[in-house]
Amino acid sequence: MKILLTGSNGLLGQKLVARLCQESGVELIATSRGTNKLAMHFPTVRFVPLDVSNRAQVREVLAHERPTHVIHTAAMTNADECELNRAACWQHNVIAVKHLAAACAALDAHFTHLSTDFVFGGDAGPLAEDAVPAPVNFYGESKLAAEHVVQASPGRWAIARTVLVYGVAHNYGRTNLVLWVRDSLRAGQPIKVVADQWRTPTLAEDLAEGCWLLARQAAQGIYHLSGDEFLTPYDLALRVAAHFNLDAALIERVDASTFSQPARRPARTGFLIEKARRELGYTPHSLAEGIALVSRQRDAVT
Ligand SMILES: NC(=O)C1=CN([C@@H]2O[C@H](COP(=O)(O)OP(=O)(O)OC[C@H]3O[C@@H](n4cnc5c(N)ncnc54)[C@H](OP(=O)(O)O)[C@@H]3O)[C@@H](O)[C@H]2O)C=CC1
Ligand SMILES: Cc1cn([C@H]2C[C@H](O)[C@@H](COP(=O)(O)OP(=O)(O)O[C@H]3O[C@@H](C)C(=O)[C@@H](O)[C@H]3O)O2)c(=O)[nH]c1=O
Repeated sequence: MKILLTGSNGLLGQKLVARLCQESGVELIATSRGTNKLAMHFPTVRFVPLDVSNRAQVREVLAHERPTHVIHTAAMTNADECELNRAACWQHNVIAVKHLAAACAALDAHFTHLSTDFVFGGDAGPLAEDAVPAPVNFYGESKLAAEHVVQASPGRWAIARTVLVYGVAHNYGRTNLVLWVRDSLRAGQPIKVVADQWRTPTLAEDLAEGCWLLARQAAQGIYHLSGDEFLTPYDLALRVAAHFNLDAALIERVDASTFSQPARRPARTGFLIEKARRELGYTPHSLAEGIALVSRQRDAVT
C-alpha cells in the first residue's frame, strides 16, 4: 500500500503518521501546507508540501506519487472561523475535496475522507450512520457538502465521521478539551464548561486506528468512529480533574447559551459505533484509558 496523508501537521494527521509508519507493508507520504512539524520526530517519513485547496498542486502531487490510498484529514476545523470566513471555509473544506476525489478516482486510489458530528442538528444523539443530517453551523454545512462530493465520486471511498477528538500533538495550532481542562486547572484558572451538550469524545489514537482499518480494508460507505461513552463536556472536565487530582471547584457548570460564539453548536450528537466494531474490528479505549494515555504522553514531553 502507498498511502498519501493530507493534514499531517494536525492532531489526527500526527497520530496517523505515528501509526502508519509502524506498518512494514505501507509506504507513507505525509503532506501538509507549510513546513513539516514532524521532521524531528519522524525523520524517515517522506514529506511533500501540499495545499489541498490548490487544484494544480493536488493533481501534480497525486499524479507524481500515484498513491493506492489517500487519507484526507486536512480541513478548516475552527467552527467560529468557518462561520465568519465562509469563502475560505468552502475552499478548504469542499473545493479541496472535489480536487482530491477527482484525482483519486482517476488513479483508482481508495479515498478515506474525515467528517464530523456537526453534520447533524443535535436533537437526537447518539446517532447511527443513517441518521438524517441537518447542520446548524457553516462548518457543518461545509462538511456535509464535502460528504456529498465524496458520495458522488465514481471512485472507491469511505467517510469517517468523528466527534470531539482529544490527544497530545506537537504544536498543532489548537488545543482540545482534555488538555485545556487539565492545563487551566493546573494553573489554578477557573473555567466555564457546558453541561447541555452531549458527545462521545474520541481519543486521537483510536481515530487514527479506525482510519487505518478503513484504508486497509478499502471499506466503502459511511462509518462512525468515536469513543462509546456519551457525556457532557462538563462531565468530561470532572473526569479529567479527578484523574489528575486537580481542584474540580474551579469548573463552573454552564449552559451553552452563556457563550456568545459566532457558530451555534448542536446539543446532542455523539455516535453509535456498532457498525465500525462489527465491520472493521474497531475497538476504542474507554475514556479512563484515553485520559490516562494522554497523561502519560504529556508527562513524557514536559
Ligand atoms: N478535532 C475534532 O474534534 C474533530 C475533527 N473532525 C475532522 O477530523 C479531521 C482532522 O481534524 P484534526 O486533526 O483534529 O484538525 P486539526 O485542526 O488539528 O488539523 C487540521 C490540519 O489541516 C490543515 N489544513 C487546513 N487547510 C489546509 C489546506 N488547504 N491544505 C493543507 N492542509 C490544510 C491545517 O493546517 P495548518 O496547521 O496550517 O492550519 C491543520 O494542520 C478534519 O477533517 C476535521 O474536520 C471531525 C470532528 C471532530
Ligand atoms: C472553549 C470552551 C469549550 N467548551 C466545550 C464546548 C465544546 O463541546 C467543547 C469543544 O469546544 P471547541 O470550541 O474546541 O470545539 P467545537 O467547535 O465545539 O467542537 C468541534 O470541533 C470540530 C472540529 C468538530 O468537528 C466537532 O466534532 C467538535 O468536536 O468544549 C466549554 O465548555 N467551555 C469553553 O470555554
